[in-house]
Amino acid sequence: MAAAAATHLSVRAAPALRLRGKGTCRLLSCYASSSPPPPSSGEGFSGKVGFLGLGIMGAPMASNLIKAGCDVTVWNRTKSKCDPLLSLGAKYESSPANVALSCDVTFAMLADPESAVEVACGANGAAQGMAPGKGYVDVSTVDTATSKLIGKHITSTGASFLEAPVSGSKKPAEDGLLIFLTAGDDSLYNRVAPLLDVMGKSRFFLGDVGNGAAMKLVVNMVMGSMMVSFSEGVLLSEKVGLDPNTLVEVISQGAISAPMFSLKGPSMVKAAYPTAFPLKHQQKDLRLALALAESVSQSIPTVAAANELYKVAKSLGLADQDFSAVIEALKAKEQNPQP
Ligand SMILES: NC(=O)C1=CN([C@@H]2O[C@H](COP(=O)(O)OP(=O)(O)OC[C@H]3O[C@@H](n4cnc5c(N)ncnc54)[C@H](OP(=O)(O)O)[C@@H]3O)[C@@H](O)[C@H]2O)C=CC1
Ligand SMILES: O=CC(=O)O
Repeated sequence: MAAAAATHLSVRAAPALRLRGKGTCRLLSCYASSSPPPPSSGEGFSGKVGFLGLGIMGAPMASNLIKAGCDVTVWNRTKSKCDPLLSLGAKYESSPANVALSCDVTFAMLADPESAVEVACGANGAAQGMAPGKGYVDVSTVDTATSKLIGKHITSTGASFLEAPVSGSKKPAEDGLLIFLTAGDDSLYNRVAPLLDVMGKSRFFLGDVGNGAAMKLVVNMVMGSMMVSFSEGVLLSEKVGLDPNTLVEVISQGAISAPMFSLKGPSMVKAAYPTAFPLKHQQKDLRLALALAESVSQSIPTVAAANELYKVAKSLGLADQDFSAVIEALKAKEQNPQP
């Protein structure tokens, strides 16, 4: 039996008080837990912070670091997405390697395993700018093998590596209320803790590289299946003549209440899917969770069935819509039942 991963949890019990400092990030925070020890007043991160990948999640995360007074340098494949961050005071470098070269710690928030590897390990990738004393924190959702591969490239330069995928979507990213699922170098974890606390409400340290990625995939496979089950309920309620808005209200008051249902239910009833978590990323996470389960011969048939629906939704052109658009795959199945 595999040994249980080391777990340290720190929860931000009260909103962090963020102070602007010149060239440094000064943070005063309150914590509910003493493990790891909370930063004391005035203690924080001093150094330059890089941020690679300014999509739905990366942009607000980097923005919160800048607003907290951090000295942030950004890069994104599509350069125009850097502009709002530059307006807030960020610096720009023309490649991931140059960001890593000019910063003490570099964060990466990329779409999938392929892009995470390319940005970290490819030509002009972050690894080329890494050196002893620097740190790389990958907050993208990837599989364990990818995270280990990136970690190997980074640490071969003498730098430190932490995987730190996040739970929480666009709004929690904007509000600095993400949940970090970290693993890897514990001294880098402690070093960047004040930065994680700017962007998130809690952080878990889960031991060796791979455990953070695995935890994130398990959480997201539950989420993806829940969304399919909820979609089926919405459609069935309509079909038997119930008001699906009432269903959303009933669910919100009971034991299966979830912020996700209350947040997305009303727009799903109107067939509107404003993107917070792109459907293509949810399907990627189910695909990676299925591979994780396969690696330990674990059967996850509900997730396998949910994954098929997300694939149908992608084939309907819904990849960039919110993942709640998976309900459209069920509607399409009803219109074109398979023999
Ligand atoms: N949205 C959400 O609710 C959440 C998402 N996540 C995870 O966070 C990660 C990012 O998600 P999100 O911000 O929503 O995704 P987006 O699709 O909005 O952003 C993806 C980012 O990856 C970049 N990128 C994609 N391919 C490449 C490539 N080949 N080379 C370089 N850069 C590339 C994009 O650059 P460009 O702008 O040029 O396209 C963009 O910066 C994903 O792993 C996702 O699963 C985790 C928690 C919540
Ligand atoms: O990965 C998505 C999320 O909402 O968390």
